[in-house]
Amino acid sequence: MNKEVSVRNVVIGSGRPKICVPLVGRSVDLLVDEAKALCSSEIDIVEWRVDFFSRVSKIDEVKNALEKIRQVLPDKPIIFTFRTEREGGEKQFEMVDYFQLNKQILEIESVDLIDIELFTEEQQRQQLIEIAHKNHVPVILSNHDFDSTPSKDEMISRLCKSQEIGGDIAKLAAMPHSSKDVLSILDATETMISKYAKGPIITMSMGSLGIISRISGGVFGSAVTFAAAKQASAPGQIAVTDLQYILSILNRNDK
Ligand SMILES: O=C1C[C@@](O)(C(=O)O)C[C@@H](O)[C@@H]1O
Repeated sequence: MNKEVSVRNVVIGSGRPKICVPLVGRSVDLLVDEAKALCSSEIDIVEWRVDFFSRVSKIDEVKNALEKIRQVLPDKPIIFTFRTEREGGEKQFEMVDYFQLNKQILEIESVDLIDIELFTEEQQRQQLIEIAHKNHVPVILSNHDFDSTPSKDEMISRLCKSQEIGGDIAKLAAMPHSSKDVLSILDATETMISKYAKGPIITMSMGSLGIISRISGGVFGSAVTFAAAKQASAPGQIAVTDLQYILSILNRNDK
Protein backbone atom coordinates (compact mmCIF):
# COMPACT_ATOMS: atom_id res chain seq x y z
CA MET A 1 0.00 0.00 0.00
CA ASN A 2 1.49 3.32 -1.00
CA LYS A 3 1.56 6.25 1.33
CA GLU A 4 -1.06 8.88 0.66
CA VAL A 5 -0.48 12.60 1.07
CA SER A 6 -3.20 14.49 2.92
CA VAL A 7 -3.49 18.24 2.59
CA ARG A 8 -6.39 19.95 4.34
CA ASN A 9 -9.35 17.71 3.52
CA VAL A 10 -7.88 16.25 0.33
CA VAL A 11 -6.22 12.83 0.23
CA ILE A 12 -3.88 12.61 -2.74
CA GLY A 13 -3.20 9.06 -3.82
CA SER A 14 -6.49 7.49 -2.87
CA GLY A 15 -9.90 7.42 -4.53
CA ARG A 16 -10.50 9.28 -7.76
CA PRO A 17 -7.78 11.47 -9.23
CA LYS A 18 -7.84 14.95 -7.75
CA ILE A 19 -8.47 17.94 -10.00
CA CYS A 20 -5.98 20.80 -9.78
CA VAL A 21 -6.53 24.18 -11.41
CA PRO A 22 -3.60 26.57 -11.93
CA LEU A 23 -3.98 30.29 -11.13
CA VAL A 24 -2.09 32.21 -13.78
CA GLY A 25 -3.04 35.86 -13.18
CA ARG A 26 -0.32 38.44 -13.77
CA SER A 27 -1.60 40.84 -11.09
CA VAL A 28 -3.19 40.54 -7.64
CA ASP A 29 -6.55 41.69 -9.02
CA LEU A 30 -6.51 39.07 -11.77
CA LEU A 31 -5.48 36.35 -9.29
CA VAL A 32 -8.29 37.31 -6.93
CA ASP A 33 -10.79 37.22 -9.82
CA GLU A 34 -9.54 33.77 -10.83
CA ALA A 35 -9.72 32.53 -7.25
CA LYS A 36 -13.26 33.91 -6.83
CA ALA A 37 -14.38 32.12 -9.97
CA LEU A 38 -13.21 28.85 -8.39
CA CYS A 39 -15.00 29.36 -5.06
CA SER A 40 -18.11 27.49 -6.05
CA SER A 41 -16.36 24.99 -8.31
CA GLU A 42 -15.83 21.44 -7.12
CA ILE A 43 -12.12 21.31 -7.65
CA ASP A 44 -9.75 19.74 -5.16
CA ILE A 45 -6.55 21.77 -5.35
CA VAL A 46 -5.30 25.05 -6.77
CA GLU A 47 -1.77 25.64 -8.00
CA TRP A 48 -0.43 29.16 -7.93
CA ARG A 49 1.90 29.38 -10.92
CA VAL A 50 3.82 32.29 -9.52
CA ASP A 51 6.05 32.54 -12.60
CA PHE A 52 3.04 34.18 -14.34
CA PHE A 53 2.87 36.90 -11.65
CA SER A 54 4.45 40.11 -12.95
CA ARG A 55 5.78 41.11 -9.50
CA VAL A 56 7.36 37.75 -8.71
CA SER A 57 10.74 39.28 -7.95
CA LYS A 58 9.25 41.33 -5.07
CA ILE A 59 8.86 38.90 -2.20
CA ASP A 60 6.52 41.18 -0.20
CA GLU A 61 4.18 41.41 -3.17
CA VAL A 62 4.28 37.63 -3.60
CA LYS A 63 3.39 37.16 0.08
CA ASN A 64 0.60 39.74 -0.20
CA ALA A 65 -0.84 38.02 -3.30
CA LEU A 66 -0.73 34.69 -1.53
CA GLU A 67 -2.60 36.15 1.43
CA LYS A 68 -5.27 37.53 -0.90
CA ILE A 69 -5.68 34.17 -2.65
CA ARG A 70 -5.96 32.47 0.73
CA GLN A 71 -8.66 34.90 1.85
CA VAL A 72 -10.77 33.96 -1.17
CA LEU A 73 -10.06 30.22 -0.93
CA PRO A 74 -9.63 29.58 2.82
CA ASP A 75 -9.99 25.80 2.66
CA LYS A 76 -8.41 24.81 -0.64
CA PRO A 77 -5.00 23.20 -0.68
CA ILE A 78 -2.61 25.54 -2.52
CA ILE A 79 0.45 24.32 -4.42
CA PHE A 80 3.15 26.96 -4.78
CA THR A 81 4.97 26.56 -8.10
CA PHE A 82 7.60 28.63 -9.81
CA ARG A 83 8.08 26.82 -13.10
CA THR A 84 11.50 27.58 -14.57
CA GLU A 85 11.68 28.75 -18.17
CA ARG A 86 13.58 25.69 -19.32
CA GLU A 87 10.76 23.45 -18.05
CA GLY A 88 7.98 25.46 -19.66
CA GLY A 89 7.69 28.43 -17.29
CA GLU A 90 6.89 32.02 -18.17
CA LYS A 91 9.85 33.93 -16.85
CA GLN A 92 13.60 34.02 -16.94
CA PHE A 93 14.76 33.87 -13.35
CA GLU A 94 18.19 33.30 -11.89
CA MET A 95 18.37 29.99 -10.04
CA VAL A 96 19.58 31.79 -6.94
CA ASP A 97 16.32 33.75 -7.00
CA TYR A 98 14.34 30.54 -7.56
CA PHE A 99 15.78 28.97 -4.40
CA GLN A 100 15.42 32.18 -2.41
CA LEU A 101 11.78 32.67 -3.41
CA ASN A 102 10.82 29.11 -2.51
CA LYS A 103 12.72 29.28 0.78
CA GLN A 104 11.02 32.52 1.83
CA ILE A 105 7.58 31.17 0.98
CA LEU A 106 8.19 27.98 2.95
CA GLU A 107 9.19 30.01 5.97
CA ILE A 108 5.84 31.82 6.19
CA GLU A 109 4.03 28.46 6.27
CA SER A 110 1.07 29.51 4.15
CA VAL A 111 1.20 27.02 1.30
CA ASP A 112 0.05 23.39 1.51
CA LEU A 113 2.39 21.87 -1.07
CA ILE A 114 5.44 23.06 -2.93
CA ASP A 115 6.64 22.10 -6.41
CA ILE A 116 10.40 21.80 -6.68
CA GLU A 117 12.10 20.80 -9.93
CA LEU A 118 14.16 17.63 -9.90
CA PHE A 119 16.81 18.94 -12.30
CA THR A 120 18.08 21.79 -10.16
CA GLU A 121 21.36 22.16 -8.29
CA GLU A 122 21.60 19.27 -5.85
CA GLN A 123 22.72 20.95 -2.66
CA GLN A 124 20.23 23.83 -2.89
CA ARG A 125 17.44 21.49 -3.92
CA GLN A 126 18.05 19.19 -0.96
CA GLN A 127 18.18 22.16 1.38
CA LEU A 128 14.81 23.32 0.05
CA ILE A 129 13.31 19.86 0.54
CA GLU A 130 14.62 19.85 4.11
CA ILE A 131 13.10 23.27 4.85
CA ALA A 132 9.78 22.15 3.36
CA HIS A 133 9.71 19.07 5.55
CA LYS A 134 10.71 21.03 8.62
CA ASN A 135 7.70 23.26 7.93
CA HIS A 136 5.43 20.26 7.26
CA VAL A 137 4.95 21.12 3.60
CA PRO A 138 4.88 18.05 1.32
CA VAL A 139 7.11 18.34 -1.74
CA ILE A 140 6.13 17.58 -5.32
CA LEU A 141 9.37 16.83 -7.14
CA SER A 142 8.71 17.52 -10.77
CA ASN A 143 10.21 17.18 -14.21
CA HIS A 144 8.85 18.47 -17.52
CA ASP A 145 10.03 17.59 -20.99
CA PHE A 146 8.42 19.95 -23.50
CA ASP A 147 10.30 18.49 -26.46
CA SER A 148 9.81 14.78 -26.27
CA THR A 149 8.81 11.74 -24.23
CA PRO A 150 11.77 9.94 -22.65
CA SER A 151 11.91 6.12 -22.77
CA LYS A 152 9.76 4.26 -20.27
CA ASP A 153 12.86 3.24 -18.29
CA GLU A 154 14.08 6.81 -18.15
CA MET A 155 10.69 8.07 -16.93
CA ILE A 156 10.63 5.40 -14.23
CA SER A 157 14.16 6.26 -13.22
CA ARG A 158 13.28 9.99 -12.88
CA LEU A 159 10.15 9.22 -10.86
CA CYS A 160 12.08 6.82 -8.59
CA LYS A 161 14.84 9.37 -8.12
CA SER A 162 12.26 12.00 -7.15
CA GLN A 163 10.96 9.81 -4.36
CA GLU A 164 14.42 8.64 -3.24
CA ILE A 165 15.70 12.17 -2.69
CA GLY A 166 12.73 13.31 -0.63
CA GLY A 167 9.80 14.02 -2.93
CA ASP A 168 6.54 13.13 -1.22
CA ILE A 169 4.89 13.14 -4.64
CA ALA A 170 6.79 12.45 -7.88
CA LYS A 171 5.56 14.21 -11.01
CA LEU A 172 6.51 13.97 -14.66
CA ALA A 173 5.04 15.70 -17.72
CA ALA A 174 6.26 14.96 -21.22
CA MET A 175 5.43 15.93 -24.80
CA PRO A 176 4.35 13.07 -27.07
CA HIS A 177 5.10 12.80 -30.77
CA SER A 178 3.06 9.65 -31.31
CA SER A 179 0.32 7.66 -29.66
CA LYS A 180 3.06 5.23 -28.53
CA ASP A 181 4.60 8.04 -26.48
CA VAL A 182 1.25 8.52 -24.74
CA LEU A 183 1.00 4.80 -24.05
CA SER A 184 4.56 4.82 -22.78
CA ILE A 185 3.88 7.43 -20.08
CA LEU A 186 0.72 5.62 -18.99
CA ASP A 187 2.71 2.37 -18.93
CA ALA A 188 5.47 3.99 -16.85
CA THR A 189 2.80 5.27 -14.43
CA GLU A 190 1.25 1.83 -14.06
CA THR A 191 4.67 0.21 -13.51
CA MET A 192 5.52 2.81 -10.89
CA ILE A 193 2.29 2.19 -9.02
CA SER A 194 2.49 -1.58 -9.19
CA LYS A 195 6.22 -1.91 -8.44
CA TYR A 196 8.07 1.12 -7.16
CA ALA A 197 5.86 3.90 -5.84
CA LYS A 198 6.36 4.94 -2.22
CA GLY A 199 3.87 7.78 -2.51
CA PRO A 200 1.51 9.33 -5.05
CA ILE A 201 2.64 9.71 -8.65
CA ILE A 202 1.42 12.41 -11.04
CA THR A 203 2.00 12.08 -14.77
CA MET A 204 0.65 13.65 -17.88
CA SER A 205 1.29 13.54 -21.57
CA MET A 206 0.98 17.09 -22.92
CA GLY A 207 -0.48 18.62 -26.08
CA SER A 208 -3.60 17.44 -27.89
CA LEU A 209 -2.29 13.90 -28.36
CA GLY A 210 -1.86 13.65 -24.61
CA ILE A 211 -5.37 14.78 -23.59
CA ILE A 212 -6.39 11.16 -23.14
CA SER A 213 -3.80 10.89 -20.34
CA ARG A 214 -5.35 13.83 -18.48
CA ILE A 215 -8.71 12.09 -18.64
CA SER A 216 -7.65 8.50 -18.07
CA GLY A 217 -4.41 8.86 -16.07
CA GLY A 218 -6.20 7.90 -12.86
CA VAL A 219 -6.93 4.44 -14.27
CA PHE A 220 -3.16 3.85 -14.49
CA GLY A 221 -2.33 5.44 -11.16
CA SER A 222 -1.84 9.16 -11.70
CA ALA A 223 -3.13 10.88 -8.57
CA VAL A 224 -3.78 14.42 -9.82
CA THR A 225 -4.89 15.87 -13.14
CA PHE A 226 -4.53 19.52 -14.13
CA ALA A 227 -7.33 21.43 -15.85
CA ALA A 228 -7.81 24.99 -17.05
CA ALA A 229 -10.25 27.53 -15.66
CA LYS A 230 -9.50 30.89 -17.29
CA GLN A 231 -6.30 30.00 -19.08
CA ALA A 232 -4.26 26.80 -19.46
CA SER A 233 -0.82 26.69 -17.85
CA ALA A 234 0.41 23.91 -20.15
CA PRO A 235 -0.56 22.51 -23.56
CA GLY A 236 -3.40 20.03 -23.59
CA GLN A 237 -5.19 21.03 -20.39
CA ILE A 238 -8.92 20.82 -20.94
CA ALA A 239 -11.63 22.94 -19.31
CA VAL A 240 -12.25 22.08 -15.69
CA THR A 241 -16.00 21.61 -16.25
CA ASP A 242 -15.37 19.10 -19.07
CA LEU A 243 -12.85 17.21 -16.94
CA GLN A 244 -15.23 17.10 -13.97
CA TYR A 245 -17.95 15.63 -16.17
CA ILE A 246 -15.68 12.98 -17.71
CA LEU A 247 -14.18 11.98 -14.35
CA SER A 248 -17.64 11.68 -12.86
CA ILE A 249 -18.39 9.03 -15.50
CA LEU A 250 -15.06 7.22 -15.12
CA ASN A 251 -15.32 7.14 -11.33
CA ARG A 252 -19.03 6.40 -10.84
CA ASN A 253 -18.42 3.79 -8.19
CA ASP A 254 -15.63 5.62 -6.44
CA LYS A 255 -15.47 8.35 -3.83
O1 LIG B 1 3.55 20.39 -13.58
C1 LIG B 1 2.48 20.81 -13.91
C2 LIG B 1 1.66 20.11 -14.86
C3 LIG B 1 1.41 20.97 -16.07
O2 LIG B 1 2.63 21.18 -16.73
C4 LIG B 1 0.48 20.24 -17.03
O3 LIG B 1 0.96 19.74 -18.03
O4 LIG B 1 -0.73 20.21 -16.76
C5 LIG B 1 0.80 22.27 -15.59
C6 LIG B 1 1.67 23.00 -14.59
O5 LIG B 1 1.01 24.18 -14.15
C7 LIG B 1 1.98 22.13 -13.44
O6 LIG B 1 2.92 22.73 -12.61
